[in-house]
Amino acid sequence: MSSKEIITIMKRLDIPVNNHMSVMESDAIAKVEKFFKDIKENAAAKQQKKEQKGEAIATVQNVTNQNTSQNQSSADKSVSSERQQDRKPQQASRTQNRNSNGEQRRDARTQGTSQQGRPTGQGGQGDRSKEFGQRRNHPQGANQGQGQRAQGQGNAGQNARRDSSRPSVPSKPANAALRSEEEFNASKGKTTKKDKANPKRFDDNKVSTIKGGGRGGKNFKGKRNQQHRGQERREKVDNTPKKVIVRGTMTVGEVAKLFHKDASELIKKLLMMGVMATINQELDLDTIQLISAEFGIEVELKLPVEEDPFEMDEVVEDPENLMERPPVVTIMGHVDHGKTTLLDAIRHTNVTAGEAGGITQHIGAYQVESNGKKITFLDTPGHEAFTTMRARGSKVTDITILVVAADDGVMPQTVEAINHAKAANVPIIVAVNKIDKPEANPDKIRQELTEYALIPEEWGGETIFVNVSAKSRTNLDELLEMILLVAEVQELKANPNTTAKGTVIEAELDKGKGPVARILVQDGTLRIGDPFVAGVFFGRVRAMVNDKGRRLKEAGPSTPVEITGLHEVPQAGDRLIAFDDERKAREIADKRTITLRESELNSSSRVTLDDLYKHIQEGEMKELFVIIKADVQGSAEALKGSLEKIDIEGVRVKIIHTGVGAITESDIILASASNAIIIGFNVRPEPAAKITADQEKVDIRLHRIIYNVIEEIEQAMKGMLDPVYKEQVTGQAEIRNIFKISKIGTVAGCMVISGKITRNAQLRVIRNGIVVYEGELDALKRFKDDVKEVAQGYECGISVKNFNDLKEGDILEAFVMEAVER
Ligand SMILES: Nc1nc2c(ncn2[C@@H]2O[C@H](COP(=O)(O)OP(=O)(O)OP(=O)(O)O)[C@@H](O)[C@H]2O)c(=O)[nH]1
Repeated sequence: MSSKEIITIMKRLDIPVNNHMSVMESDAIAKVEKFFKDIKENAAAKQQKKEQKGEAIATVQNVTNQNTSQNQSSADKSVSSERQQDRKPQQASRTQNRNSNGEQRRDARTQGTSQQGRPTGQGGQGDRSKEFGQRRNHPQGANQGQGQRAQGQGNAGQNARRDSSRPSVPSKPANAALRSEEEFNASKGKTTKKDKANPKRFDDNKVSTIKGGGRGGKNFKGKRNQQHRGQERREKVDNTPKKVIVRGTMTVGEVAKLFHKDASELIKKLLMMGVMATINQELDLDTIQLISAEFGIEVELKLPVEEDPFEMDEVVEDPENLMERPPVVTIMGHVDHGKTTLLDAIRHTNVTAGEAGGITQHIGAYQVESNGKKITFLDTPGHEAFTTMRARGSKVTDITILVVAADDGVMPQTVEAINHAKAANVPIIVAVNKIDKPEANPDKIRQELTEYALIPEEWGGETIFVNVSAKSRTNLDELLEMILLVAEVQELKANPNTTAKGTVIEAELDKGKGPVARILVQDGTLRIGDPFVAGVFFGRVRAMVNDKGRRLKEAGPSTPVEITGLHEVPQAGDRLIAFDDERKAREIADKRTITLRESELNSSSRVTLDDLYKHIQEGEMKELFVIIKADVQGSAEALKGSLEKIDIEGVRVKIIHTGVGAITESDIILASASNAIIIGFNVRPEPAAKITADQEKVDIRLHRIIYNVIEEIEQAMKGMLDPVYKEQVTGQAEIRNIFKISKIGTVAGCMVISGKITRNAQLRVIRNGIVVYEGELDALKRFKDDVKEVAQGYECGISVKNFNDLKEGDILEAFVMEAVER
């Protein structure tokens, strides 16, 4: 029964009750049970009267015998304990499940609930007469239904009275009233035959009683409707489809139709899954898949792939539609050579006409004007943004300015920047900075850069060099002119009269505005209200602000803008595409989410030495890109020379970058963007680089002997790479103190900073990212005791076998060699 009905009864009996959560004391329970009992006795008395009048139908007797035992047990046990109720719904449904005839089950349920509703006395007159009609036909079933309700204490008396005229049955365990059909039939083999003679009626009643036991079940509420619909339901077949095709997001109503279900049924299921939905609410593909699983329906996703602009090759625009667009420029260079100062200087001296006085807004990029033409500068100094974007497959930069300080010279990061630009095929303009300094020597810079194939035009080469001073703002105009010149040569064009395409430069969750994306429109025009997909997320342009803080209604090619209207934060480097049709944008976002998830599941296609041979075999590779980091320039050069000589069946090694020092995050990003592997020669990756390498799945190979590097690469190219053992770093400890102990040697007082150091590990000594020694651990102590291992966060004493040149700040890295399966 519903709690509401119980409450109504309680109120009628003047039992104080507040709501369905109120506790019922035992005397209240007794009162309610008595109430039921009285009603049932009345009903039974009336029925008996009618029976005596000879209204009973002949078949009654057959069924009566069968059900007697069950009734008896209900009578015995239904009064036993309130607590038994807890088990009943479960048992009842189990029993119900065993009924193989679904039609009968539904039918029976209808009857069961109708009978169950009776004691409240709320049923209409028509219902009552119907019930009595049923009872006349199947009196036992009706009683049984009542008996199974725990409150049906009245049954005891009722049934006992009736049973007195029938053969007595031994009492059954407490839940006997809920025994399954099989059990029941087994114990009454004889009656099963009779049952067959009149199977439907018997089943109807029996299951109805079982269902009655499962009161409080889902269908209880609709009992009155079911009562009326009982007859129709008998004919209804289960037409739930086995499989459906889903072509995009749908509303609850649409899904219900597709599933041949009532929307209310779907809403109920969704609620149980924790999704509050109305009939018109749109369900995303994930939810549709989940809910279909609930109904046991298979879903085939058929999303219109052919129209996904993310997947399509760049459309070759009709040249007539193309118009010149501003170049997009990034600035790169070594630390302190003046990148930021140069960006600021350009920004403040060349504000776009008509925008002077605007409030500078950080939107990741800005536009300046020179000779009436616009230039877009990406704000981020250094190459992070540039490479991150490339790693994500977007090309943003048209031209890169390489800043080199005239008082310094070509430095490691200068070289790195050159290699990044070359790998991305972006033209370089060299800005020789700080020429205001007396010690500036711009020619020396030109000279040094010739080694990296950047030969000044004035020396017969192709690279434009401009001497500038960011500080005194000298020659900035000339630099801008040169940018425009290179842009002209590149013929940078776009079609402003199409839906926008762009790239996310930065994105973040703003406390006030929600997700904001700073984007560069690269093609077409983005307008307020445009639906779009950025990365895998759907959005609709709510507001657009430019780098001067001005609100825009539209943004054309090469315009950087900050937009709001996303629901989630995309990633820098994600592509953005606007659509005419919101529904399509949503579909594509959904589809991209699924594809992304799938591609995350299938590991990345990044080249590693382990699968190099496979790539070569599949004809995918003609060159193996390699980045070399070594302890000294000499080794890097030697390695480069040797590796470049390798040529196995037409596949060659191409060194895209060499450098000295630890493997940095920037190396990993370059490797990831260019699908390269990294060789560390006597150097280790920095901790952050290690994490990024794991994320980006960049293969790092660490070696100490040149010959081994060459052999490993050759073997990998031949598909014969067979490293049986792979090194597994177990932990790192930092040396905090050094103790020189006579006879023993140097003992390092260490703190384990990651993992653990074990007694049997091999050790390498790392100083400033460079491996200075590799050998065995000699002793591992905590205070005075030898220990097997020391975990992160603990201090310990370590000595290294045959090596005493330990210094404070050195890192001791413990590793073990583990066999790897290939
Ligand atoms: N004399 C002189 N100093 C300059 C010039 N350009 C930059 N500087 C100075 O050089 C120092 C470094 O300049 P930044 O612009 O911060 O250099 P950066 O390349 O952006 O440095 P990071 O952000 O650390 O990579 C600052 O003290 C600047 O004032 C210049 O043209 N002339």
